[in-house]
Amino acid sequence: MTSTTAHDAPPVPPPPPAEITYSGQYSVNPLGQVSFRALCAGLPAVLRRIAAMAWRIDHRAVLLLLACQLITGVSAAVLLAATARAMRPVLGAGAVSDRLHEALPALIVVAAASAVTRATVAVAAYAERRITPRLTTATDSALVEAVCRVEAAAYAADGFSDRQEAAEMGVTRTHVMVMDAQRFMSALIKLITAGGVLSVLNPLMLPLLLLAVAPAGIGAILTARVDYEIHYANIADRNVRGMTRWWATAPKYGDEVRANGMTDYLLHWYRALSERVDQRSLTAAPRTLRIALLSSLASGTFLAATWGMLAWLAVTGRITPAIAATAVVAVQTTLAALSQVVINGAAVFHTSLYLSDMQAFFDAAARQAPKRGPLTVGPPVEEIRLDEVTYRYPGKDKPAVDGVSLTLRRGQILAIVGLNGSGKSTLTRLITGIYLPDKGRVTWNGTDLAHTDPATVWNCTGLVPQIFAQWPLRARENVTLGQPRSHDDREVWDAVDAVGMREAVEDLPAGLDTLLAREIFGGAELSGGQWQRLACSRALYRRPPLLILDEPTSQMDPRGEHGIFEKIKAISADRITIVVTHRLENTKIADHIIVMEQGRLTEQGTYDDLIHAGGTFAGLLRLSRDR
Ligand SMILES: Nc1ncnc2c1ncn2[C@@H]1O[C@H](COP(=O)(O)OP(=O)(O)OP(=O)(O)O)[C@@H](O)[C@H]1O
Repeated sequence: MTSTTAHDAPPVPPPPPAEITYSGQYSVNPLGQVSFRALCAGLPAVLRRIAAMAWRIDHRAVLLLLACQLITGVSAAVLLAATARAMRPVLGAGAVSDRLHEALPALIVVAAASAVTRATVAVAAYAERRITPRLTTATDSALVEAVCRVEAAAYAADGFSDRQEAAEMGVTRTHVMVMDAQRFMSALIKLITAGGVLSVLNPLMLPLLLLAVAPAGIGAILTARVDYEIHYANIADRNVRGMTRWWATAPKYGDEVRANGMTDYLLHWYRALSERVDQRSLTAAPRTLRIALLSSLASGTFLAATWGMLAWLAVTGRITPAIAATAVVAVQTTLAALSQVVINGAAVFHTSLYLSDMQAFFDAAARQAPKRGPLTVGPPVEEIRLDEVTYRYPGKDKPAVDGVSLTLRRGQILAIVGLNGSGKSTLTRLITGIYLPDKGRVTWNGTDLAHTDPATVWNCTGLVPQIFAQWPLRARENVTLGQPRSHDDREVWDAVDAVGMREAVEDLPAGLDTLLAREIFGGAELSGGQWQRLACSRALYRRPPLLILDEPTSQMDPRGEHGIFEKIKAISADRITIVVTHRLENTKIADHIIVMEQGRLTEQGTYDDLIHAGGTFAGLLRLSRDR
């Protein structure tokens, strides 16, 4: 056999990934409009916010941290005062033993103050460790909850997942936030005490020292600004890269990726996105180098002036050698404290940028949380009515559902049919109150869903969506998730039997206890149709007053499909049932069929009515038989 020339041709290189920018109303970098002074002035507010967050987690640990700050300040002052007292005899005249004897009490105080400082640092670290893990967990859980609780319509809004990605960075910063804030505060207190002592020794010294450290502070904050700018520009690419990584590596999509030759393309895309992210960081490197060099130059110049002045004061006899020696210690202490203030102040500032994104996301999520009103609905659901219901997705020109009116009664089976994109799934989301209509109203037993607590609505629904989740849980939880009822497995087996899965579940290594996640050690995997049966059993197990099945049998063998529809019919008397399907033969079980076209309800009636009406339904049925 000879190979064809097509196989010898060099492979076509994959196209470059699309340039995606963080867009929409949130595309404005919040730093763009804020002045440097305003940013520094915002530091106390950030510290207050961090303190308030920590306070909610652990009062005692926060009080302990505050006590440590206070002790740090006092011991720094005591240390310097005792050093000054010890220097006088040490550097004075007389016998060495006499001088040492005279200096001893002050030296003991110096040693004690140093020991207290060390112990305080250890205790402060302990207090910080009591707060940080719980603070991170609390913030992380709050973020997950905020995303879970928003109105489903918010997901379709511009930039939602990008803003979520930005907020994740705020959660990540909570790992270091308390430590940075605590170090900043204790350095500040040390600075004030050491600076105070230095000013007493010579009033000119402190301003000079401040000038020596200020450029480093400005440099650190400018660098943090550049870092944030790069982070901001990279948000969308990082988001897409994360998704690409998941799609490329998830075993579930492995067959599709391999057999369709997607591996090279996905790897190329992943690498290209990473390189784009790196490129942005690289272009910032010269800017950060310039900032670092200029700030070091300025700092060095002022520092040289400080030491020069100290030497001049000592040499010209304007200060005694003892004072000069104390001044050296004070300068060193002040300098170290100032550097810490600058480094940790910049870190707190840096954190504040990400915290603002996180807070903005929380605020937006709170605004988008359901506030529908106090009304409730409950079983039995006798009637669901839709009056001129219209819904348009954000950013779309045309409504997905357009002026639909419909009445459903208990005991009825409704089938919804129509071409792809005609609005069938959107209609089911409106009926279940997942979305609220832009116009018109949906009522359950006469109660408008726009004013009803959605949890009470969803207690009455069971939904098998077109794309259902394959939960990496045990078989039992895959049936009972959302409705833990009893510890008795009888009802679970009833639901499993209803979809013809008993044999398959019994064949699993641990029956209902089998973990259905191939990726996890000890897990088993089901076939596509078996997963779909399990999704149906999950909805049936809920015994819901409203049962919605969106293409419930698309992956099932004919026996499975037949069994499910028999079951749906057998249990229909007690509930309202809605079936969305493209297999028109299946609509025979329905009492009423509606046909959707471009969001509108264009035909309705029984199966017999519609096949004789000569409309869209009859046309589609003819096509499905014409093979
Ligand atoms: N989350 C969404 N965000 C934006 N537009 C959406 C969203 N979901 C659906 N749409 C749009 O709404 C229209 C109706 O979609 P819908 O999923 O309701 O159709 P369908 O009749 O269920 O289609 P299919 O038969 O393919 O399942 C389509 O134009 C689709 O592009």
